[in-house]
Amino acid sequence: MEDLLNKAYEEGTKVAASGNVASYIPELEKGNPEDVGFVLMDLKGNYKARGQYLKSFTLQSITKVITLLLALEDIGEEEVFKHVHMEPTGDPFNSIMSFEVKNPEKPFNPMINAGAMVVTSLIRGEGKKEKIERILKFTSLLTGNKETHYDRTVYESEKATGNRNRSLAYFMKSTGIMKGDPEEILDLYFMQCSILGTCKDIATIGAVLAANGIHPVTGERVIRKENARIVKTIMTTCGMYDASGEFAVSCGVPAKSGVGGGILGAVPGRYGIGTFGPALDAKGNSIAGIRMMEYLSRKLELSIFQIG
Ligand SMILES: NC(=O)CC[C@H](N)C(=O)O
Repeated sequence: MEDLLNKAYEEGTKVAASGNVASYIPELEKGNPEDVGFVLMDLKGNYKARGQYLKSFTLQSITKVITLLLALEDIGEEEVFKHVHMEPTGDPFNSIMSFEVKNPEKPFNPMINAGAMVVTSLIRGEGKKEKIERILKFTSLLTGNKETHYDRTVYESEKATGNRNRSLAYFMKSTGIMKGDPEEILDLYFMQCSILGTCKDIATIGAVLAANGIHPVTGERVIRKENARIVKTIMTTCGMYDASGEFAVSCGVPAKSGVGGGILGAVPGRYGIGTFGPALDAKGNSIAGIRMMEYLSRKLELSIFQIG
């Protein structure tokens, strides 16, 4: 096992240089493209790690998993999916095209920016302050990390430059898809994207999902079993943006990536995985993260499509 993990790490470091850190959020450009790390955690919380696994990074789109879980816990499956579909798009995560061309009555899925903003708007709480506090508290519950907070500089950087998200929110407001105040929802979304975490934190969330809602460290149920199932399914079909189909074939692990360089993986009944590597491919997925997940999946036979 130790050799296999060394090799996975080596594979990640080899490819890291061929990617680029995200630059459309200016603060993210400061990420070190050579950083690589991962955590493989079993369902009792025992873990193996390599590289920069304790370095914090902004979770970005990985928080879409957290807010979808919270919304499902808050208002239930039926109510959540009145406001967002569960269909993959095959389009980039911030695409606006389909909204005008297809004029949908709701965003296509909760893992693209448009769908995630709508999901965030469904979270219970009086105003922004209570909502972000609830999101942070829920993140703490899942990771077991009591220090959970968001990075103000990254938040301000995205808020100042996030015009694509602003366009999406206002477009959805214009067609009636988005209820509520777009500025407030955008602000909350930018805060949520800037939540900091480590490979260990996201591996722990992965382990919670892998164990159908039971926390690997405390042994307590933290989310409903059916919500863990729903979210793992949507991660499989939509979690890696317009590379979700390819990743399902090459790795076969329900996963969610973020442009901060993280990937959260949940191997049902077996492991939570958290990888980090800020150098991204053209679709916004961590190059090292994908390579390491694929390597681990091949060697440890993790694909959910190859059981038995
Ligand atoms: N893919 C991502 O991680 C995108 C998150 C980023 N904050 C955005 O909205 O553009």
